[in-house]
Amino acid sequence: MRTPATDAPRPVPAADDGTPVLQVTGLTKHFPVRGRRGAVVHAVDGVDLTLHRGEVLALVGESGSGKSTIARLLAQLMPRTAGTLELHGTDATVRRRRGFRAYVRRVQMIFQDPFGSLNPVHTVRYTLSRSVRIHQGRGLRGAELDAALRTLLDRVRLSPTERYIDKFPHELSGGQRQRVAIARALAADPEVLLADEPISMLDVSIRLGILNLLQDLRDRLDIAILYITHDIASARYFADRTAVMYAGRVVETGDSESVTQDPKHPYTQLLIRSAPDPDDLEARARGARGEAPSLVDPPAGCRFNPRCPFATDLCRTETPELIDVADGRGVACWGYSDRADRPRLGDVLDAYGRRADEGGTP
Ligand SMILES: Nc1ncnc2c1ncn2[C@@H]1O[C@H](COP(=O)(O)OP(=O)(O)OP(=O)(O)O)[C@@H](O)[C@H]1O
Repeated sequence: MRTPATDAPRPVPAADDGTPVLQVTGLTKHFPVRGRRGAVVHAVDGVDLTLHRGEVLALVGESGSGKSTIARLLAQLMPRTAGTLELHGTDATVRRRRGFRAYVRRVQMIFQDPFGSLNPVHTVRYTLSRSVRIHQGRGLRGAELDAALRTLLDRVRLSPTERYIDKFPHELSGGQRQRVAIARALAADPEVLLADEPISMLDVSIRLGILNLLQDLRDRLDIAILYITHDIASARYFADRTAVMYAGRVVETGDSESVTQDPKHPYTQLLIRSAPDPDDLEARARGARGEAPSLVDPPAGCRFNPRCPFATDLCRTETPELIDVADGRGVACWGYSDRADRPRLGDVLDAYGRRADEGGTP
C-alpha cells in the first residue's frame, strides 16, 4: 500500500490490474543535424518499454546508446518523433502546461548530478518546501509543512532531520545531496521515478546506499523505477528486469538475473563477459570490429552487425525485431530466428580472441 507523504489529497491511485503504469511503444527520437539538411541523429528507434508498479526496470547500454534520450522522452521534456506513451493504459501525451504539471506529479525524474540539480543558494528546507507546496497544496505551512518535510527526509533516511534541514547543498556530501533530490521528487508522491545514472557521479562507497534506498522506496511506496545505467552489474543487483540498448535500439530484455547470467545477444555477451574490466570490452570490440556506429547514418540491418563476429548478409540487410526466446525474454538477433540464412552464434569472446590473434578484422 502506498502511504502519501502527507494527508493532502493526491491524484487518484489507479487500481493495480496488471496494466503497466507507464508504457511506450515504437518510441523514436531523431535529432536534426545542424548544418546538414535532412540529416538526423537516430538517437532512439522503435523502442517498446513497460514499467509496472513496484518494479525496477534497468536500461543498460554504453554511452550514446540513447538511454538519457529515453528518460527525457518518458518525462516528456521534449517531443518524440514517433511512438505512443500511455499512463495506466491511456494516452498521456501532454499538450499544455497544465497537463504537463499533472503528468510530472506522477512521473518524476532524478538526475545524475546532485551537485547541479540542487540550487546552491537554497537550503534543504527551501528546496523541499517549494516542491511540497507545488505538489501538495500552496497553502501548506507551519506545523503541517514541517511534518511533510520531516516525512520526506525520513523517507530518504536523512535523520535526525534537524541535522539536514537547514543545510545548503555545499554543506552536504554527494550522497546526501542525491537523497535530497530524491526527497524532492517524492514530494510529488509519484508513481514513477526516472533515475538517470543516479549513482554514477557518487563515491563508490556510497552508491550501494542510494540503490538500497531506491529499492526500499520501490517496496514501501510501490513505485515503478526506470534505472538508467551503463553498469550492467548494478542492474543485476538492483533491477527486476533489464533492457539492454545498443545504438538507439533495445537488443535484449528479460529478468535481470537471466539477462546477466545467461546473456543471449552477442552485444550483451560482450558487455557481461568482459566485465568487470570495461577497457577490456572496448579494446576487444575495437580490435575486432571498430567503434560504435554513427547514429546519423546507422548501419542497415542489425546495428551491431559491424562489431558482431557472427554477422551474415541477413544481419547486414534486415533489422531483427525482439524474438521471444524463453520466459518473457526477448532478443533482437537473427541468430535466434528460425530462418535458414540465420547466423550461427558461437562464443563471442572466443571469436574476438581469435580475431585478435589473427591480427585484426577479417
Ligand atoms: N539535443 C540533441 N541534439 C542532437 N543530438 C543529440 C541530442 N541529445 C542527444 N543526442 C544524440 O543522441 C544520441 C543518444 O544520446 P543519449 O544522451 O541519449 O545517450 P546515452 O546512452 O544516455 O549516453 P550517455 O550515457 O553518454 O549519457 C547521441 O548520439 C547523442 O549525441
